[in-house]
Amino acid sequence: MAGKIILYTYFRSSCSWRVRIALALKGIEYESRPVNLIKDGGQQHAEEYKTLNPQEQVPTLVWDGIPITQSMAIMLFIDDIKPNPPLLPDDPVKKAQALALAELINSGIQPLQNLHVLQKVGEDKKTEWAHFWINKGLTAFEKMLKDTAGKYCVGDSITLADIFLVPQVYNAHRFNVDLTQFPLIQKISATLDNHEAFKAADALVQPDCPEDLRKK
Ligand SMILES: N[C@@H](CCC(=O)N[C@@H](CS)C(=O)NCC(=O)O)C(=O)O
Repeated sequence: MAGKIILYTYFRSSCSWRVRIALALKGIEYESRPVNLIKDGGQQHAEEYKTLNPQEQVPTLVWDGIPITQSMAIMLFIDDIKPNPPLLPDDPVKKAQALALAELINSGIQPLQNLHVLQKVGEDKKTEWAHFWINKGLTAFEKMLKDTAGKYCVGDSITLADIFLVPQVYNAHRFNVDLTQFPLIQKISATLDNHEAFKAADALVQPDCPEDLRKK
């Protein structure tokens, strides 16, 4: 696996967080370049960054000068260039289940509570809005876990489903979603929180995490 890797990331961005987990699980070294989504009206809108990511979002991974956007595409790329440990099961049914759970978050929750969507919804309504969509999405996720879960979301190996889950649980806390309704999500995310790769990728230990939020 040749190639220098640069990751454009923001500590609290769930999509960047996913990629950080995948890189940590694979033991891949990378250079982290913070893009502050709030400061200066949002550094994701800077002209220079837009050439890397026309959607003006993080993450972007640059591999040997080639920019790759979309966290799902980035993680599948990482899985291709360093197949071990795999991010998806070999078994076709389990693989489909892991992707279905990941997509539930990727297309069914996160885009609805993304920063620019909340800005459009407005300051007074944004918490109620985000709470509604996260609660609805995680209710479905919990139901699906009843058929798929073992130690992790799908059986006993870490998959993309787990990688998508942990940052989404952080956002659930931010928007006051009551996680006691979701015992499987709570149990699995507590297990994942103790995993070294997940600890290293945590928002609150990133170099760009402000001091007052930093995990001590
Ligand atoms: N589908 C994209 C979504 C990326 C995305 O929504 N990124 C968020 C942070 S998690 C962002 O950059 N938001 C900036 C904004 O809304 O202005 C992916 O998975 O990479």
